[in-house]
Amino acid sequence: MERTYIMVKPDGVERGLVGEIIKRFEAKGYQLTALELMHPTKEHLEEHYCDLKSKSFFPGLIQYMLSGPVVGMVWTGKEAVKTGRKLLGETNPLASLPGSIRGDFAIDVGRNICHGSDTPENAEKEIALWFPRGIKTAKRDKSIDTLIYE
Ligand SMILES: Nc1ncnc2c1ncn2[C@@H]1O[C@H](COP(=O)(O)OP(=O)(O)OP(=O)(O)O)[C@@H](O)[C@H]1O
Repeated sequence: MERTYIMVKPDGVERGLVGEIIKRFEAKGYQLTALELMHPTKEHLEEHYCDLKSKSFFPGLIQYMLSGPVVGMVWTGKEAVKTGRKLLGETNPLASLPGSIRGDFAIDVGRNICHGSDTPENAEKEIALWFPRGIKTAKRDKSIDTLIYE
């Protein structure tokens, strides 16, 4: 099954939206595979956002991401990457439809409360970056899968 890396950014954590974001992924049917409250370093964030190094907003992005703890999560399920981004909404919250997380809870692109991997390949890279010790896959009751998947 596909995995995606979803992160609640410092504004989302500070605003008490962690539970709301978890609730939406759980209600959709995705499985929570890892979760941790973290205080990433500047270097770690620069690695996560290395593709954006040349952007004018990069220093501000790093500063914002350093302003408080983040909650990193791995969610697993069919098309978790693409559908995860739909649950989050557009990068610019004002372009996000109500019903999406950013559409319901955010306004500015620089305070968009959450991150989601954009491809399955990048998801695996991000999971390795944020959970470098790996993820324990405990045995779980699979019977619920028959209620979510055909
Ligand atoms: N024009 C901008 N001004 C300020 N911050 C921006 C701007 N564009 C993007 N960002 C910030 O950089 C993050 C990464 O931008 P990117 O273009 O990779 O979008 P994304 O993949 O939708 O976002 P994310 O990786 O956070 O899920 C955005 O989520 C946002 O916080």
